[in-house]
Amino acid sequence: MTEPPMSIPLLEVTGLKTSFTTPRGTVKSVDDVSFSIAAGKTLGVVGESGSGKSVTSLSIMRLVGRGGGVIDDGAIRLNLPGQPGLDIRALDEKAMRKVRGNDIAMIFQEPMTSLDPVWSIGDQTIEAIRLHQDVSKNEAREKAIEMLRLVGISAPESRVDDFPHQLSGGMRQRVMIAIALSCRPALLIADEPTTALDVTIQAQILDLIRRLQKEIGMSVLFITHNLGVVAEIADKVAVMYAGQVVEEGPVRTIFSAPRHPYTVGLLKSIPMPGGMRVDDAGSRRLDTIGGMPPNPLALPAGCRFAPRCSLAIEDCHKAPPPLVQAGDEHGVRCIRWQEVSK
Ligand SMILES: Nc1ncnc2c1ncn2[C@@H]1O[C@H](COP(=O)(O)OP(=O)(O)OP(=O)(O)O)[C@@H](O)[C@H]1O
Repeated sequence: MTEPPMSIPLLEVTGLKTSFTTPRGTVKSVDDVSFSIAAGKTLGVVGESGSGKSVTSLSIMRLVGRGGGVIDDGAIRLNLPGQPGLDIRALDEKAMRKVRGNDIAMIFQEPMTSLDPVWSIGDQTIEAIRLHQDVSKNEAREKAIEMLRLVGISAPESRVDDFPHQLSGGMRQRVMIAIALSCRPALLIADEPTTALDVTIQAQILDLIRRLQKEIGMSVLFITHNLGVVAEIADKVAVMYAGQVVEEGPVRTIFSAPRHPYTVGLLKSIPMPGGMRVDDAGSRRLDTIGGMPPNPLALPAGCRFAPRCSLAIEDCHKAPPPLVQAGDEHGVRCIRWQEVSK
């Protein structure tokens, strides 16, 4: 077995299409999405509710089937160091379970889904640690306590023996994060993991993710509504709109020179001083993007953002814009990208 060269990304998603059949028609939740994540790097995926962020991550985990979804097309490759690349779509369920337990961990907003109610939180964390690190039971317990402390559980020495029902929702969420990170996965998929937590704990958890990333070279796919969080944690950004990536690039490029009108709108709605406007009455307000995302059952024939876009011209409504290169590693799905500025 030969180790993949450094240039091969840990995760490569190419032309991914995932749909759901509903009584009202087929919803193309993810429609030709491509991106890659290098080892040890973080890709932030941003976009409004319903843009396909979660379905993208569930597709990578091959968990869309449970919700009635089907991966219709595309390739998902996981290139673990020292191993031949894995074709995620072709794996049997047993092999896929192994990937989910060992190589890709996922943390979501809702914690109750994955904590086992009959085991203490300590035992669940210890189990995860011992599965992936060669340590004694006592050492694992110490590490579990440390991990619980790191995710902001107070008095972890005593809380370690609590059962999930003894904890609040926010606490359970933090335990889930501790367990996911204890597995030392090659890839962490974090789907809005900190949205429901207060800002101090959010910052602590982002810090913990970053630290582990350095320590074990973990790659992260970080899904969020919040571009502020992306600025803090991501190396690259993919902006999703109505099932497609409309802009992608290095985080600095996306923040300093966005080329898609939707990205510009998102940047203006970041709750930071730079994103605030002073209107005529002198009060500070956030800009929001007017209008609504399209109905996924009746997508526009042309650019999906055109109905909300102040730059849209007749051509934008005629045909879907291709993803073009606007610069080094910078892709944009807009025919007027050269006229777009912050
Ligand atoms: N089980 C399902 N059945 C039918 N449609 C679904 C299902 N799950 C997701 N969808 C549809 O797929 C599209 C993308 O949903 P997805 O959850 O990926 O969005 P999202 O960007 O993650 O949103 P949020 O930020 O609210 O989580 C939406 O139109 C959604 O209604």
